[in-house]
Amino acid sequence: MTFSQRLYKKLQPIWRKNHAHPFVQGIGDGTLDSDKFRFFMIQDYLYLIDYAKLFAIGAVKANDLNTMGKFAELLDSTMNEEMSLHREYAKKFNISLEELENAEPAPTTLAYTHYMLAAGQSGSLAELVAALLPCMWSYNEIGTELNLRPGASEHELYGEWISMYSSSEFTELTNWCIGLLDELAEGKPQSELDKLEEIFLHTTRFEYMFWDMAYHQQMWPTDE
Ligand SMILES: Cc1ncc(CO)c(N)n1
Repeated sequence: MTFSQRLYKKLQPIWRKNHAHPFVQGIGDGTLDSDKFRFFMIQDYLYLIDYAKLFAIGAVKANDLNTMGKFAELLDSTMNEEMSLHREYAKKFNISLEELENAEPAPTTLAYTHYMLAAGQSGSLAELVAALLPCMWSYNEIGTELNLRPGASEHELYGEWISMYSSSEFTELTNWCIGLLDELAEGKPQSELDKLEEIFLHTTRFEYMFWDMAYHQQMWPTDE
């Protein structure tokens, strides 16, 4: 079994909770409250600004031109394809681009992005990939699973979201990242593999927290 498969298998209980979350299920059956989705899109846009930076850091840390080029492609596709989905949704919700970009991050968004950026900036390339992989992988899996539901990808509001994350392009980029993690993990000492596993676990948990944050539209608990 590959390193990534081992992590994936071990963390299945959390991954299944992500799929079962009422937010995800609500996208799938089309019943999600559009206010919750609106909140999610704004927070996810802020998330993606920092997530894209991880790909830029990946390009800096890459050891060969092929890997560097792939990170450039990931940066481009995040900023110009995935984030343009969010910009289209913002239009539907009457949110201006300025409002979108300058929105206030929720505590979970802030914690998640800062954790990933810290792991990506201070760690090895393998650590960076371990931090960003659960995000791509779980969205691709969720999109693909929801796309199997008859009519889900034609839903007036949520259809495009499902089509984006189940697309062959997103799947191909995800698979490339999975392969890269396995390549980088090869021959690493157990202590380094444990570190990779820990990072992968943390961002997997953050994925759940992000769904939950959006479902409850959770900002700071102090209201000021
Ligand atoms: C929180 C989160 N995780 C993963 C993705 C997929 O890129 C996303 N857009 N947002």
